[in-house]
Amino acid sequence: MKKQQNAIIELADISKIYYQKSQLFHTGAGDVVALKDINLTINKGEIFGLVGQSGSGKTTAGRLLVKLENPTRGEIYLKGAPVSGLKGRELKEYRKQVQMIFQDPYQSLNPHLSIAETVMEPLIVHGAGTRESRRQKVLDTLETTGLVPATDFYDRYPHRLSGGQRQRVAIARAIVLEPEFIVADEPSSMLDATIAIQLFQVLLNIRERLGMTFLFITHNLAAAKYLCDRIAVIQNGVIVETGHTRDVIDHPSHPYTKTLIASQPSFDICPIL
Ligand SMILES: Nc1ncnc2c1ncn2[C@@H]1O[C@H](COP(=O)(O)OP(=O)(O)OP(=O)(O)O)[C@@H](O)[C@H]1O
Repeated sequence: MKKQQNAIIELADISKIYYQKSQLFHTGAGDVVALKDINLTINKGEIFGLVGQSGSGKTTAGRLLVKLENPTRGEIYLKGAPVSGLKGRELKEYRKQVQMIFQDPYQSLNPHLSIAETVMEPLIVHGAGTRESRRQKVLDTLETTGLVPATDFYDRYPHRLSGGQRQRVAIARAIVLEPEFIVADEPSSMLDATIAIQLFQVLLNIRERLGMTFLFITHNLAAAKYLCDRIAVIQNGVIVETGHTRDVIDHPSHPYTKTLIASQPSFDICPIL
């Protein structure tokens, strides 16, 4: 496969099968093909949307990208380098470069860690900075995510924050190491529309200021329309359509994309619901 110059992440012929392990003799019954022959290239500075209904394989793609799981077939490349065989220090470096923001900010934050501890933890794990510089880095990162004044949030615990504020903390934790690439898995699905738009502004601001690249996973085409430069539409683990967001939404070519658009009745009335 020819590597594209501007590519940060490439998925080449990626398949993921969840095998049904409980059978004595493996018959294939019950196996789930979560992703089938996925090919995607995400370029530097892009916000790329992966859009599909529940169970279509979106989260599986995200989990493969951050190496929470391995593909059954195919290869993932970070800036042209294959990631399947990474171990030890190289794997640690990959984990520094590729971060994930999860759907549920109530579950993704450890309730026993303060906001400062939550955001500082990746810096400590990766041995970045000194004690004093880490404190300043955490404060700066909280500010970048709009948690201002940052000193007001520094020593608080997650239970004293709203859902939107928690998700900002999760974003701060994901960006504090200045990764190349972030997987944002339905980060706004637990938030109401106004808060979701504020969160999208934070992501756009991070892209603008820090040049980071995002995979934005969503079932919501309107959210993708607001945020994404390009999207891929996924159905039952297969990508059925890819293109610039406006082109795909205004001129969908695949019946599934048309169904997705039709199934969101408020699509034209409210840009985000
Ligand atoms: N650990 C697992 N073991 C077996 N099957 C799994 C596992 N994880 C996911 N699946 C299956 O793989 C398919 C894709 O799931 P995935 O979570 O990636 O979809 P999704 O598009 O993210 O859905 P949602 O929007 O509901 O999170 C589904 O059929 C799901 O049941």
